[in-house]
Amino acid sequence: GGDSARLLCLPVHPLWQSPITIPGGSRQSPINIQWRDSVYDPHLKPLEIRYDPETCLHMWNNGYCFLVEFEDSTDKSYITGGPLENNYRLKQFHFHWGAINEWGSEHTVDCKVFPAELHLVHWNSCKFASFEEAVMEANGLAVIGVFLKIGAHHSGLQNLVEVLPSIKHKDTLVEFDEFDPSCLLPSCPDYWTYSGSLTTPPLTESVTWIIKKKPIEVDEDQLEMFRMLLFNSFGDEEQRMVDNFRPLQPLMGRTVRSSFS
Ligand SMILES: CCCCNCc1ccc(S(N)(=O)=O)cc1
Ligand SMILES: [Zn+2]
Repeated sequence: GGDSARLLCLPVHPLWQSPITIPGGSRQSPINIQWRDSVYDPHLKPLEIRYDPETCLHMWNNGYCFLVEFEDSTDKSYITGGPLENNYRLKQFHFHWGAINEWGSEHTVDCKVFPAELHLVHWNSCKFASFEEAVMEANGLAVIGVFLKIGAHHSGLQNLVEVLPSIKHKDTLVEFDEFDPSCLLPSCPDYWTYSGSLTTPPLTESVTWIIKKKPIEVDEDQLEMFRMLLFNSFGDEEQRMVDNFRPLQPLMGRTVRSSFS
């Protein structure tokens, strides 16, 4: 954590000066998913994903990653089914990635690290009035995680990649519409699910994680475009936006369920 790094005189990225696990944190994310320890749950339903491209608002650089945000005043874009008891409305999606293709994802599978990971963030619109409220509550959020691997060019992702130069610096924003994030999901329905947390502050333990078994493929040039983004504001010293992932957190006795046997 931050303390050990400081002892070793290693730089601690500003984001990690907060405690690595929040006091009493028993369900922190990300985790390593040990395939053989996951438990097939035949009662898990298929995940239902309904996204309306018209709800897409804008893309912006928040100084930690880039995110695409959605209009979430009605239930136009939502998920339900799977491990979920209610409808969860799409709020935003973003990625985590590394400086090189050898690392970058937050979750790992049998300790395998992927070059990047997509997070589609949804909030429980049956129980809470807003995303900000749901962030603080157990069962408030559902995040779909999708691994990215280097391979074929991804034509849907290219629509995002083309716009990245216009949000190079922290706190820059660009209009972005008519994008259907379903194009970023693998066709295979299989997933793992477990109870966890946000992987950035406030690190609240409010997330039902749904991690897709199959990765999507993107090409080297597309991932390299993520790495041209900057953590810093315009005019400040250039710091490439890379390695924006949290270290693995202890499982603390949690069971990871699989939707497939
Ligand atoms: C109250 C404002 C919170 C903004 N940030 C939320 C947030 C943080 C991390 C993740 S993640 N990386 O666990 O999917 C999603 C959403
Ligand atoms: Zn994330």
